[in-house]
Amino acid sequence: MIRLVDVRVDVPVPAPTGGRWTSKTLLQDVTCELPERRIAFIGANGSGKSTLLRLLNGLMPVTGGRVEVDGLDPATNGKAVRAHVGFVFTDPLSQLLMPTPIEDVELSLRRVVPQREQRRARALELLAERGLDRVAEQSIYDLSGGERQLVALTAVLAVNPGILVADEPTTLLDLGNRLRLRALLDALPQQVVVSTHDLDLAASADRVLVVAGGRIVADGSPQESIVFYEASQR
Ligand SMILES: Nc1ncnc2c1ncn2[C@@H]1O[C@H](COP(=O)(O)OP(=O)(O)OP(=O)(O)O)[C@@H](O)[C@H]1O
Repeated sequence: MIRLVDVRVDVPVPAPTGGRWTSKTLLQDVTCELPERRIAFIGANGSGKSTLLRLLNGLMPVTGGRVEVDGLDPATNGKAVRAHVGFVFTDPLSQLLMPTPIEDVELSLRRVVPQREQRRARALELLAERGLDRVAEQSIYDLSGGERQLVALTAVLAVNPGILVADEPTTLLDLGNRLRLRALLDALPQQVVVSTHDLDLAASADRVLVVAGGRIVADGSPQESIVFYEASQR
């Protein structure tokens, strides 16, 4: 289970007057236990959603409080946490390291499929499951944003992580792919945590938390939290 206890995150930023550094609080008083299978964080731009997700695989250290992910502490056991938590970034280019989709999925599979030809066949199979086999050997840079987002997701899911964390996974997707992604996430056996501006995606979660100004300001069923969030934005 994911557990956050009294989490605070401060980062150093240049002082507005210049010369000295000061600190900016990105998250504060964040306490929650997340046993549900489908969790969504929603909130305005800059509210702290991505920062919160980045805590879950140790990409963002806490300044105060504690994070626990299925019994692992990202602060002291970052490597094990990153092996357990598959993380999909908002910008797929920040995580697609190889020139083509097939090579990227193969890279991801290196840990679990040692034999090269089997790895290539498995990578192609996984891409085909997402309708991406026709672009498997195309340059990553010649893919559409949505195709890249799906390739990144395929590479992360290839190793069957214990938890999937996805930061705005539908931003670049068209309606058809958004619907397919929702169905895909829904069918996954593992826990899925997303941050999203896509309220339809949030509505399909078991629990939705609203983030504002670095705090959790609402936490409940999708309907309750979305109504709260919409009212707060008027
Ligand atoms: N390393 C950092 N140094 C300084 N400020 C940061 C850093 N990381 C994030 N921030 C700031 O923290 C705030 C929260 O950022 P975060 O990316 O978590 O927001 P978000 O809710 O995911 O926003 P969006 O919906 O726009 O993606 C923003 O004001 C951002 O500029």
